[in-house]
Amino acid sequence: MSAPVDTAVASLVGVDKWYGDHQVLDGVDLHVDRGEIVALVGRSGSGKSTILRVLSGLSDDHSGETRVAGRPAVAFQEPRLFPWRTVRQNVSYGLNPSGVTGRAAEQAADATLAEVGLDDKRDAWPATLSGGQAQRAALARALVGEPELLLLDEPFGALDALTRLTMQSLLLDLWRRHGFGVLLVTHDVDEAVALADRVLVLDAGTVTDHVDVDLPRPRDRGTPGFASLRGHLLAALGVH
Ligand SMILES: Nc1ncnc2c1ncn2[C@@H]1O[C@H](COP(=O)(O)OP(=O)(O)OP(=O)(O)O)[C@@H](O)[C@H]1O
Repeated sequence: MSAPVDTAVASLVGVDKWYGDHQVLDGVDLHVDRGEIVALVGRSGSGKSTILRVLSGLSDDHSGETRVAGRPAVAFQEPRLFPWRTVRQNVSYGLNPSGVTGRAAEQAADATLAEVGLDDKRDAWPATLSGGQAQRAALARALVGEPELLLLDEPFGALDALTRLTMQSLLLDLWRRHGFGVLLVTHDVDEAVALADRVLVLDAGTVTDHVDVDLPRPRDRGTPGFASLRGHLLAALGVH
C-alpha cells in the first residue's frame, strides 16, 4: 500500500512500535497523497494516536520507514491554546518554526483568522472562547504556516453535534482552498465517510481494512452509497 514517494506527503512502511513488552504498532503501512484526506478509524487503544505521534516526530523509538513532507501541523481534541496569549498571538505562534515574526506573523495570523471566521476574536483571550471558537483558533494556528500535511487527532470529538458538522464543513473549505493532505483520526464513522477520500481501519496496531470513498462532495449522509460504506466500516470495527 505504499505510494510512490513523489505523490505522498506522508508514508509509513512496515512501522513497528513497542512500549516495553507491549507491541502497539505492528507493521503499519499507510500513505497520504498530496491533497488527499485519509481517515483512520479503530477501537480505543488500537494505536491511532501513536501513528500521529510517529508522523509528527514525537516518537523516535519506532522501527520501519517514515517519510513526511515538510513540517506537519497537528491539532488535537483539546485546542491546547496558550491561556496567556491572545487568539492572534496563539495563531502567530504557529509560525515560530518557520522563523516568521513581528508584523509579518501578525498579518498572516489575521488572514488565517479571517479564513476560519474568527477575525472578530483576534484580541480575545482563549478562556473567553466557546469550544467551537477555540477549535477554530487551533485550526488557524495549525494552518498559518501553510503545511503540506495536517494531522488531526479527534479534532471535533468534544464538540456538540451541530458545531461538529459546521467544523467539518470548515475543514473541507480550507482543504479545498489550500490543498494540504490530511490524516484524520476519528471515532466517528460518519465523519470519516463524510470527509475522507479513503478510510483505513486499524486493529491492534495493524491496518486491517480500507475503503475508497468514491462519493461526490458535498456528501449526502442519507444516500444508499453513504449507508453502505458506513455499514462496511462498522462491520470492520466489529459493531453490528
Ligand atoms: N506512553 C505510553 N506508555 C505505554 N503505553 C502507551 C503509551 N501511550 C500509549 N500506550 C499504549 O499504546 C496503545 C495504543 O495507544 P493509542 O493512544 O495510540 O491508541 P488510540 O487508538 O489512539 O486510542 P484512543 O482511541 O483511546 O485514543 C494502548 O494500548 C496504550 O495503552
